[in-house]
Amino acid sequence: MKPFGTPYSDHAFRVLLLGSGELGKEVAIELQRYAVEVIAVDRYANAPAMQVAHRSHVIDMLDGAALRALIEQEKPDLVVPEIEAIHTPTLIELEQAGLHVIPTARAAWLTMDREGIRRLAAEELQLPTSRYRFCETEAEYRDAVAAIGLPFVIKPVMSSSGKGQSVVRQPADLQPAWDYAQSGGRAGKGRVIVEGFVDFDYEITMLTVRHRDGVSFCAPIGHRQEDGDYRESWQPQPMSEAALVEAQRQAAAITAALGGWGVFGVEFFVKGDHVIFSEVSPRPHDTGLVTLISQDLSEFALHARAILGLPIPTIRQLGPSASCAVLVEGDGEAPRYFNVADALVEPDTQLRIFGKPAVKGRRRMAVTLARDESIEAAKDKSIRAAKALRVEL
Ligand SMILES: Nc1ncnc2c1ncn2[C@@H]1O[C@H](COP(=O)(O)OP(=O)(O)OP(=O)(O)O)[C@@H](O)[C@H]1O
Ligand SMILES: NCC(=O)N[C@@H]1O[C@H](COP(=O)([O-])[O-])[C@@H](O)[C@H]1O
Ligand SMILES: [Mg+2]
Repeated sequence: MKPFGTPYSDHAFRVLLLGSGELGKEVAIELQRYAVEVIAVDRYANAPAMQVAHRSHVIDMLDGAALRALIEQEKPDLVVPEIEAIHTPTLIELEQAGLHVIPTARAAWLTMDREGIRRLAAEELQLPTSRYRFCETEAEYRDAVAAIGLPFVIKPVMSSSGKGQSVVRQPADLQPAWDYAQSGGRAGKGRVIVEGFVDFDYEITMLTVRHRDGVSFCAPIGHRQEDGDYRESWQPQPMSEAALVEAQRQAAAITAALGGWGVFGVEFFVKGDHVIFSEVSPRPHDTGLVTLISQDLSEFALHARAILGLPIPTIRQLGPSASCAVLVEGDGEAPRYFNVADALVEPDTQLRIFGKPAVKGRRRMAVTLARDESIEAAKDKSIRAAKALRVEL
């Protein structure tokens, strides 16, 4: 690895962040601590990570030519994808010419599309998953529904945070779910996955770090999702020893198949001792925001260390902790945040306001964090903090 340098100089160590949301903002801050020059990129101006980066660019990251031109102009030492919706075939071509993509260009390519990662997990690695079918047309969708049965979940192959996703429980929901999947994805109309609905006791994210000295796991993170988007997460999620060992086995297998260094968020459904693989992000995970208060090294600090080739001798969990997403609904720009003091009156409470410039529909704008004697107490405290906050559009 080349030595660290000085930002804005010829020998700066340069990282290009593809995606500049709340997760990228925390990664950028961690990289800044090593004087890494951070170049933040997204589809809109003033995105959260851009506000803490050395410079930024607004491009359509799904446009291969625009992406290539930017990478050739900036000549980064590392390219760090922060979202799925990137023209990953361009990253694969550039990687062959010597570009270093985190964790690898192939991992970014396989996980940008639910089909790539699902086929790798279920068909190559034989990990247990929900039943699934991919379809392109409405006729194929009807066939898939007949094969999978009710209830099922439909998702655009390229989407995240539940965008375009529906749970279908009755025949009347079939058509609206298809229409929403066609309009709600991050890359427009097209292919969807139909997944059998998994009946689970709880679901977790297993943060898995691949770094120069091996593989480390964080304590399991439990979470509650609504409309496919996370509302609260907590750590550690109590699990049976058998389920924990099995989740770690599957997380090690899928992340080894993807390769490279960095944090991965491996999502599982758990029923009894039974562990079912759901999906994986080859980067920090939204439910892992809780690690900003629950660990000595957050998932963002861990990502920075791993991708820079630095050691991770230990990860300390600091006790029962929780995070609560602050969602804002409406239509407007430059929101204002009231009652921040009220959100922070209780001990062991923290807040991150992301600084997103606008809301159209529903958007995650902040997160509250809390630590307490028990998971329940931490959860309640983070929810109280989120409720205290008032956001005006
Ligand atoms: N097959 C399924 N059975 C039951 N619940 C499901 C299924 N698929 C998804 N869900 C629920 O919806 C949530 C979001 O699904 P998923 O993680 O696939 O969406 P996503 O858009 O990729 O979300 P993110 O990007 O936030 O991880 C899951 O965490 C789970 O609560
Ligand atoms: N589940 C994935 C996830 O949470 N991704 C995070 O949300 C941002 C997009 O937010 P936006 O839709 O508000 O622009 C992404 O940039 C990333 O930080
Ligand atoms: Mg998910």
